[in-house]
Amino acid sequence: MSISSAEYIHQEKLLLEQMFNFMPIHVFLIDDKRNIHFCNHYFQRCFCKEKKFCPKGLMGFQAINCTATKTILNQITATKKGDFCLIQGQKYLIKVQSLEGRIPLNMYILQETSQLENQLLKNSNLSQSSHHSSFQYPQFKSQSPHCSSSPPINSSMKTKSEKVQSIIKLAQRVAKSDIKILIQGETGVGKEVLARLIYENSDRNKKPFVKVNCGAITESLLESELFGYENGAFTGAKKQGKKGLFEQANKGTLFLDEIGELPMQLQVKLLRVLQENEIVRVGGENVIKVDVRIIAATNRNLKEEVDKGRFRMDLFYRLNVVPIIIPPLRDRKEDIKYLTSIFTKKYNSKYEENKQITNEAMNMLLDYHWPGNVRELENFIERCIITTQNNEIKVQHVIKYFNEMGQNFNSLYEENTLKKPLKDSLEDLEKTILMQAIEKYDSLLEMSQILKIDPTTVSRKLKKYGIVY
Ligand SMILES: Nc1ncnc2c1ncn2[C@@H]1O[C@H](COP(=O)(O)OP(=O)(O)OP(=O)(O)O)[C@@H](O)[C@H]1O
Repeated sequence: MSISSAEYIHQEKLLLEQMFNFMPIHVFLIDDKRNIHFCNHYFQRCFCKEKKFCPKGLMGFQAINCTATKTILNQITATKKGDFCLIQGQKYLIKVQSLEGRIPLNMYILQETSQLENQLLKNSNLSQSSHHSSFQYPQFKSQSPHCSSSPPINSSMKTKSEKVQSIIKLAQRVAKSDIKILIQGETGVGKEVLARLIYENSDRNKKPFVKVNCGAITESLLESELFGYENGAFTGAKKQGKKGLFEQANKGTLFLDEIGELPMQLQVKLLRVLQENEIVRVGGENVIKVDVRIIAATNRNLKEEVDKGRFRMDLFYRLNVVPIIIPPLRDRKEDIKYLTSIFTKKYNSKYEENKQITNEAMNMLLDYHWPGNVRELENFIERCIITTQNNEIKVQHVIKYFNEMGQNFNSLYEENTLKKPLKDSLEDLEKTILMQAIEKYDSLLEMSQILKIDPTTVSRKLKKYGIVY
């Protein structure tokens, strides 16, 4: 008995539906107006609050081209409410034949999301989230309202920045699971502070937190540090052998700092540990089981390192299940102000002083680009508290510091000079010269004599540029 082509399509459709419904991954199809045309059972169970958003069947479509484009999704996006969701999987652009003709649909297949979500749902009351910039999931439905209720710990990471507050929320939320986290950001932004915050909020917080800087020691030393060695593995090795950091961190957390510096050979070894949860000591044969939560950090762009062939892609994806990027201090001006006040209090109390920063000096700090980020700001404040002679941290002190740091003010402006009116650039230059002169000369009179301008003009210009002498 022959079957009609319509029936054939119908059967094919049913088969596909069953297949998708059987799989423990999220599959859904949306058009460019964000209408959902199909979602499998797994997706419905996890995300659909209202049935009307979730058509069950493939609705008479016949896929005619399933391979057009494939995009790998691997990102965390914040919702407006500060919630987070991880997108990890693939997006396919497919063309389907419907009664109205061919229409393009995006098919999402998200595997890792479910892993993250399940772990998150176990531990937090994540109830709502959104995803990719171009796509909004239906409402998240929490399957596990029995959340752990211990209040999140945030003893160390101070911030007024909404971005960083969202990062902290995310960190607290993922802390309870063993999901791997890769923290990226410039030096001194607080990657280690965040790693410790995750550890403190985790169930492993009674066990060790072990940190290793993968860029600080030679490859062979790092290998034996990480994996340990057996009796007599190399000249100079301890007789009785030595436990490596993986073993020392057993049941706890291992923080792999500067992971971007990890030599290729060790990348292979690390990948194996992450896959098998076991290590073999250098010079040894016994396989040792380890139970370690990994948090990695880097101030390089690790994806770029992957693209350049310097970092293994498989390891990158293993480590980067939850990517977190901490923004540099210059991009969170509110933190420059807030952290300045925190560090001022801290060091006033430490050195029994009572010093304050003037508004003009504060404005200069807000304009500075802080290459060393929070670490640099903290060091700067500590030094000012110790070295300034009266109770005010003034413009001169800031300028002195900038000059010592080799901060040529011109370089602050260079980048923008060609993008703005000449008059503005000349004013910038004039301001720069006046700032340097303030630092160099002891009085307004001396400045005016050297610069060959009237003292009242010097004073007026200083006021104009917000540099109060
Ligand atoms: N939000 C913050 N609140 C308070 N202190 C902070 C904050 N961020 C960073 N710090 C302080 O700044 C210093 C640098 O922080 P941390 O070591 O975490 O930076 P990092 O990004 O890991 O740097 P690196 O890449 O150089 O290792 C530390 O002394 C830390 O206490």
